[in-house]
Amino acid sequence: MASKIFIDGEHGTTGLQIRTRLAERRDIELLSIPEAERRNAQMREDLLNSADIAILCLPDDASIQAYEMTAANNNVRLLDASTAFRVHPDWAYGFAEMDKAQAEKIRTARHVSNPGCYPTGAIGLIRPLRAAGILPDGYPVSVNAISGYTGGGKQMIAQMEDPSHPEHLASNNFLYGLTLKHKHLPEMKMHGLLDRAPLFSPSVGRFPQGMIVQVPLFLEDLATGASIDSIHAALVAHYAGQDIVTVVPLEESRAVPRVDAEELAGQDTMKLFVFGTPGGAHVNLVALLDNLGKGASGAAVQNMDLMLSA
Ligand SMILES: NC(=O)C1=CN([C@@H]2O[C@H](COP(=O)(O)OP(=O)(O)OC[C@H]3O[C@@H](n4cnc5c(N)ncnc54)[C@H](OP(=O)(O)O)[C@@H]3O)[C@@H](O)[C@H]2O)C=CC1
Ligand SMILES: CC(=O)N[C@@H](CCC(=O)OP(=O)(O)O)C(=O)O
Repeated sequence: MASKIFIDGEHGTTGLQIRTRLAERRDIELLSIPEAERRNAQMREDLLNSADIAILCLPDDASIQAYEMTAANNNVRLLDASTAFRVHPDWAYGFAEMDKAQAEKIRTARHVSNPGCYPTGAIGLIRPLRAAGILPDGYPVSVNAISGYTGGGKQMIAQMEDPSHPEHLASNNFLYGLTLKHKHLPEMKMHGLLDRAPLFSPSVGRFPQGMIVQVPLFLEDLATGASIDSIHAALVAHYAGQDIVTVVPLEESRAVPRVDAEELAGQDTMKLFVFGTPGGAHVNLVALLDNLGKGASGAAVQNMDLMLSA
């Protein structure tokens, strides 16, 4: 029998992309709410409680409301794309490749939180080095990133694309999150296994989809003997045996003159690079992904499939 999936927020940016990915699937019955009724609480509650899995593509407050609407119903499982539950101890964090046990946790969980787009890159780079003992306690981690503007949802898409928008954004590339209190910091710290919150500086570029996340490191402040080779080897070992997160070979990275933020637009994979010069003092770890692919909707479909396999 086909599994019933309801995407609450199906008419938004992330929801639409999930719907597109599921459109041809025969193993799934998509429950749907008419666009004009998308904020009708009673209809949402009925649909949420009719689903096997409800995928929440909503702002945090509406996700919390959906959680409350389904709290008494053990038959529905939730997969939430918002920030609301990403560091909640009862929710499985939906980054299957972040450690060997994570896919099984996601598979059997009633509640799964889909990671943030920036944290997917940052945790993907940092966690393996913490687990391998290369990145020591107390290291001051910085994360610098650029996102495609769809990362800001319907509102930012309109601001970037519509010159008549009252809050039109005419800039081609801007920094934001300048208070250094971005909502992704708690999950980066927790799932990156960090003991200090990273210093996170995000930015947006005038392209719809794509993302670069950078974590620059000073080798002399890492564990004794850390080198570009040992860092690369730790990442390769961590991601062995799966094909969603790939670690680019060092010789290939050395031949790369530039990294294009849009390279993986439309794909659900992530590429990791270790840049630097053998014998040099620094390395720059770089994650390349689509903010709406592995950074959101692609990861959501991957997590949904894991949950359906239980
Ligand atoms: N865009 C991205 O790259 C990523 C987004 N996310 C997260 O996914 C979630 C959705 O983001 P995104 O798709 O970008 O946002 P959008 O603004 O594009 O879409 C959100 C949708 O939710 C609807 N909505 C808002 N409030 C309610 C409510 N109270 N009840 C029912 N529906 C409601 C909106 O309707 P209306 O049009 O009426 O406002 C809209 O259709 C957010 O939590 C976001 O942080 C996560 C990773 C990446
Ligand atoms: C460009 C842009 O505005 N991006 C969003 C994050 C998008 C995203 O990943 O949302 P989640 O928090 O649900 O993960 C921001 O910085 O708030």
